Amino acid sequence: MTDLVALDIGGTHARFALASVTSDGRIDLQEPVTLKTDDFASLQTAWAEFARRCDKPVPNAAAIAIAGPVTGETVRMTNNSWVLHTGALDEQLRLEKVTVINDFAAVSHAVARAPEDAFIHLTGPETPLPDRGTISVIGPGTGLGVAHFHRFATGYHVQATEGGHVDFPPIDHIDDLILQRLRQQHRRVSVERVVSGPGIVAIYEALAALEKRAVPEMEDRRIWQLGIDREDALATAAVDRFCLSLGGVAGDFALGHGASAVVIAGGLGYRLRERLPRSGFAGRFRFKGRYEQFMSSLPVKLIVHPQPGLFGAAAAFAHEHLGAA
Ligand SMILES: Nc1ncnc2c1ncn2[C@@H]1O[C@H](COP(=O)(O)OP(=O)(O)OP(=O)(O)O)[C@@H](O)[C@H]1O
Repeated sequence: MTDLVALDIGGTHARFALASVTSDGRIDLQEPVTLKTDDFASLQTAWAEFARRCDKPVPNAAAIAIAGPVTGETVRMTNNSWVLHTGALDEQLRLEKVTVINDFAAVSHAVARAPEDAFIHLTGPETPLPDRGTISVIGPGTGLGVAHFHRFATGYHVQATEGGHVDFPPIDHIDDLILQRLRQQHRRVSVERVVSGPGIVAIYEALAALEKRAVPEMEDRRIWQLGIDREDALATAAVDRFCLSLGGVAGDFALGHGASAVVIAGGLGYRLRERLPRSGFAGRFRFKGRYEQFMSSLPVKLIVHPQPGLFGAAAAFAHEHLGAA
């Protein structure tokens, strides 16, 4: 067994948790400590604060998930002043062993390792995730995370992607309107301009324009809250439309990845856990012309693990350092 610190560094928060992993892939994760990245000048000072809050010395091993490309180069976090040199985190934090991984690749490790009761069923056959073949993992949050992993007889392999940056694919006249409006701001409209937390603003404003309604400017979080709680008809319609687009995009990635199952993750996947099964998500997921029947054969699930980033980072550490399959 190895003790380590699991760490998930997002745009707004850094989450730390003590964890232990074994070579047969068992992961024990303790209650996380969440710090606002803005409150700390650097990762080192946030790490020192976490160490101060622990009631025992922190382990000298870490699994670090980062919302950004992990290339061994310097990453400047977009929403705070942290500068991470992903190839030198062991030196910066005085660690003997470290795994550094893209945060959405970590989520894919979590999907690969999570027990069956960490998933709820969304559409397709109500079977467990297949033990062979490719599984697509799609997670809307601040952006749109896309990855996939391939299961084979002796283990699995995770592949991170930049799928959030593929072109937005309009299907109907409302999508056309959303695209047309976004084109006035961006030369090229990527899918995460629509299928992500901030994307709800573009959807909401396009629906208002369709109805020729003047609406006050609203922040994404407010629209989400009004729409999820069904407190405002237009915000509710925007959330329903988001579910539809998420279904279409998840289906596209499943086709593109050659997947035999799909898992929805991300902060918004979790917030929409009750809404997605009762939305147009499944219809749009299947709506792929001659592949409609094929799409109906794919199980689609939502991961409801409370800390997939931390759990997945620890799993990636076990994979890299302990040879866990
Ligand atoms: N109650 C809420 N609080 C925060 N964000 C919300 C809420 N409801 C909806 N959202 C949307 O979810 C997005 C954040 O997604 P998520 O919670 O997955 O964050 P993240 O990408 O993991 O980043 P971080 O962990 O750094 O906060 C926001 O951009 C916002 O549009």
